[in-house]
Amino acid sequence: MYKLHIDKVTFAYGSPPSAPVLADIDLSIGSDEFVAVVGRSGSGKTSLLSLAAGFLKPTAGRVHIDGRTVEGPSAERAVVFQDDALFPWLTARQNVGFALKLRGVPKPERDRRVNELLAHVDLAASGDKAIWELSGGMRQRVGIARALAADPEFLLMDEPLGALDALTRERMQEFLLHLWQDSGAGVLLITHGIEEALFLATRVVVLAPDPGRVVADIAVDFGRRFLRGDTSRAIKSDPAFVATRERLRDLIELQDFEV
Ligand SMILES: Nc1ncnc2c1ncn2[C@@H]1O[C@H](COP(=O)(O)OP(=O)(O)OP(=O)(O)O)[C@@H](O)[C@H]1O
Repeated sequence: MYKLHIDKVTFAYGSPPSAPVLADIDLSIGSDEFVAVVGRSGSGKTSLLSLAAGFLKPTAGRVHIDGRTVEGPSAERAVVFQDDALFPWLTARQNVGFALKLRGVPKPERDRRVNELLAHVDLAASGDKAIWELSGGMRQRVGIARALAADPEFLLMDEPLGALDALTRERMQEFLLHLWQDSGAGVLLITHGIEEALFLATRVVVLAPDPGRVVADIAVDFGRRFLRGDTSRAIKSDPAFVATRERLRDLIELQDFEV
């Protein structure tokens, strides 16, 4: 099991650095965990994910995986954004295989791996469709399959379901849980959806703003219950789920009075 550790990290944009947007963040994510980060707009969620991805460097502290310092982006940490920039002129299959092609993976092996990945995201029958022929949920699954092509240890996702309608979003949440279980990758998910965080994650982390800091780190098991066979409707109406959701909402809304 790998551990991605955001180790006492403070981060400020600019040079010279302006006021920190994240202060003394200590957060570790195991490769068997699904960690969701919630918090008000501007609390530093995307900055946190960018530090884990290696797009940004800490102003103080260190990001490391099992002691190895993260120096930049790497295939072991795949990133999925809300508006994943797929190549619109390529098919789903070509988008998923693009990075493998760049890496010089021979065509027969590439085809085998791409077919596997398309099946993994329930797109086996749509691989030859152009991106513009796919629905929003299907496109997002192409983006996720492309991220999985590198066999990452960690999947870092920033609002991956944010642009989807409510019903598709619910179906994609269930899909993400199966994907997490099957891929064996640790997940760091940034979301504005409190209910989504609670349903999917094994831990929900709440950030407070100015500067961004962790104010709660709550272990939950609703997603695991779904994977064991409970329906998402039953889970989301369970009094324990509703009570935790309200507690999280309070934690986020109470921050309004602090600033
Ligand atoms: N490239 C940048 N340069 C300077 N400041 C930035 C930059 N990106 C973000 N910030 C600032 O850093 C703070 C945290 O932003 P960040 O996007 O990480 O928050 P967030 O919680 O993801 O917000 P949202 O929920 O609105 O996406 C904000 O005050 C923002 O204005």
